[in-house]
Amino acid sequence: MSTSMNSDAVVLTDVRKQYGEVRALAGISLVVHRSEFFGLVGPNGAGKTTLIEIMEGLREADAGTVAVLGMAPVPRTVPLLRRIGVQTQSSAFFPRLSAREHLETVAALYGAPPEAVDRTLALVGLTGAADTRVKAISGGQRQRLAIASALTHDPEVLFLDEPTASLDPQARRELWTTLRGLQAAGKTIIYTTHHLDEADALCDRVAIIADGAVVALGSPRDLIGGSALPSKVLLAADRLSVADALLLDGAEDAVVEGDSLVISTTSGGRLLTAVGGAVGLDGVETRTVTLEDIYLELTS
Ligand SMILES: Nc1ncnc2c1ncn2[C@@H]1O[C@H](COP(=O)(O)OP(=O)(O)OP(=O)(O)O)[C@@H](O)[C@H]1O
Repeated sequence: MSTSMNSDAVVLTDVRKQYGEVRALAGISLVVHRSEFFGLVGPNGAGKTTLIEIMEGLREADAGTVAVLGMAPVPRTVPLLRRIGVQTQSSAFFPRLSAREHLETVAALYGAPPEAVDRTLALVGLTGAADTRVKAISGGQRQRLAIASALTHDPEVLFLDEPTASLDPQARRELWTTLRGLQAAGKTIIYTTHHLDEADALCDRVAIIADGAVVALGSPRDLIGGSALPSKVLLAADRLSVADALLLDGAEDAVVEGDSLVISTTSGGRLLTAVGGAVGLDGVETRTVTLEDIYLELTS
């Protein structure tokens, strides 16, 4: 057992979990490095929450080994609990208290010093709402308070299960800034999301989970770069017929979607040259492969 500063944040080896007949995790092995922003993505029921709860020590794996900061999360021990932060659900709030009073209570439960409260409010961008009652704060502020509740004891590893679920786009982007700030402060962040654009924007590495197994693992850039999926060239449908598009050098498929002709290719340069030669490039758009395309290919 090691608690050295250099140990990885999380090491999972062949982790399995079964709920009765349901096989939730079919043997997951992965390593999360220190200070890494690590995303778990996958369809509903893929096993993400089960996996994160096993790392948190809330559930026990049936088989395999789990090490968080070099320690086993089960049985739960104070030395490890002091070093990890687990996002609470907003139902765990004290609604009649102000955001600051709520955090003061949480900090006291953790034995964190009083000055941790203002530091944490600032870290998650809640200083301005500190005196607002919990029941009156916005959805975005509520999520930030949930994250703040996991942070008063200044943990090294932070577990967040869908922290941006049910937020509007503006609040979601604001929370991204908060999460980036936490990573800049040196935290290791392990989180789940259904937003692939978000995983792409925030994560150093992403594990795509399907049916309880890791089906892809890497940085968004590497996953996208290593994909053989086609990119797309779009132009107004009245400028070129599907039949003529299919004759272009590099064209692999062509369909009309709405008022656009969408041509698929794995040779974007050749196709663009051919489109330019046929109808000119004015108004032509390109859509490169996204993490969401890869996700859908692997999980559908
Ligand atoms: N306590 C439980 N008892 C029985 N089955 C469970 C339990 N928790 C989860 N499951 C089942 O285990 C599988 C994995 O569920 P889990 O919640 O880990 O997936 P998930 O990827 O987090 O899904 P979602 O994206 O919907 O949150 C599912 O089939 C789910 O129904």
